[in-house]
Amino acid sequence: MKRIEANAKINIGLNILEKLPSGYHSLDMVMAPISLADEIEVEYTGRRGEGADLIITTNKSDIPTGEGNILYKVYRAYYEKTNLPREEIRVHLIKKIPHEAGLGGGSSDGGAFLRELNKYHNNLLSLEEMVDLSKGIGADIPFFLINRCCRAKGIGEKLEVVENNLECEVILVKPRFGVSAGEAYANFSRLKKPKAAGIEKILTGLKENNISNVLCSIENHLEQGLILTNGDINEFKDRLLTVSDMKFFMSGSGSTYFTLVKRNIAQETYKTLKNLFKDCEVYLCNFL
Ligand SMILES: C[C@](O)(CO)[C@H](O)COP(=O)(O)OP(=O)(O)OC[C@H]1O[C@@H](n2ccc(N)nc2=O)[C@H](O)[C@@H]1O
Ligand SMILES: Nc1ncnc2c1ncn2[C@@H]1O[C@H](COP(=O)(O)OP(=O)(O)OP(=O)(O)O)[C@@H](O)[C@H]1O
Repeated sequence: MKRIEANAKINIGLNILEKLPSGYHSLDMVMAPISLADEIEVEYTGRRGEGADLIITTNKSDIPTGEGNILYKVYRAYYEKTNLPREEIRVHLIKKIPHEAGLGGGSSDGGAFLRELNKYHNNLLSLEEMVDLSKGIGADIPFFLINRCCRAKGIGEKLEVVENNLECEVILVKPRFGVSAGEAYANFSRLKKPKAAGIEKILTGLKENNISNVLCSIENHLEQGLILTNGDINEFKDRLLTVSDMKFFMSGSGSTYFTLVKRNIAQETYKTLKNLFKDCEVYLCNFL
């Protein structure tokens, strides 16, 4: 049995460019891998071919363990693409990344498992082939195949690795409710004057470790759309503004908000926020 990690991500600025004929949206955003991670225990039983399948168990009862799990979708797509006889594999998924949280939890599991499967089969598929195979399963999966700080375009599959020299930690505050990516995107069309993130300024700030330039350039079109109709997000954002003078930003399609803190005050800030948000999941993470 081998154990692989599937880390989360945050979006540092997210602009939606347009709605595509496919119904998806083209994006310009920055994504960064962070240390919060799921664990996936993988065991190849040795059985292959007819009757071999993927057997999933997990520690969370509200995560599907059949064909609805992103791991299963990746497994099926991999063997269809390669025409290899299916290996029987048992996976135990230890979830630590909250779902419907804007942290890429399911997609990260899919990306980590796809990398593992391909490695087991002597890297039969190229990175481009894995991106192509996975982007339709989860638009964030291609990012996790690279798993470095990136500027992401397209629907999330056009990735350019960028430098992240920020000397700070990331504190996540995840409220009890979740948000589905589909709902967040559906709201975008209601936005009359979306406020764009300064992506170039964010990239320069990351490269030069200029935290204030990063913080003052972050916007998220998905959050702006949700604020128009999602009472939970509205309430939570107000709460963040009133109980703390820190700047919080929604990651991806939400519901998690994050703030960036200098390393020397990270622990005490984490303790303060855990106290202020007892009804939320609060995580202290570092950039990977
Ligand atoms: C919000 C982000 O997490 C930013 O990193 C991603 O864009 C969303 O990634 P994801 O949750 O893996 O998204 P998927 O599960 O592939 O898609 C869920 C739904 O989000 C919408 N969707 C997703 C990605 C995209 N570029 N445009 C979209 O419109 C589609 O309605 C899609 O049916
Ligand atoms: N391995 C998995 N981990 C988490 N959720 C999964 C998984 N497989 C399928 N799901 C289902 O997919 C839904 C979306 O999962 P999740 O939100 O973690 O994925 P994501 O789209 O990559 O992340 P997010 O949209 O939160 O950034 C979950 O609500 C769950 O029902």
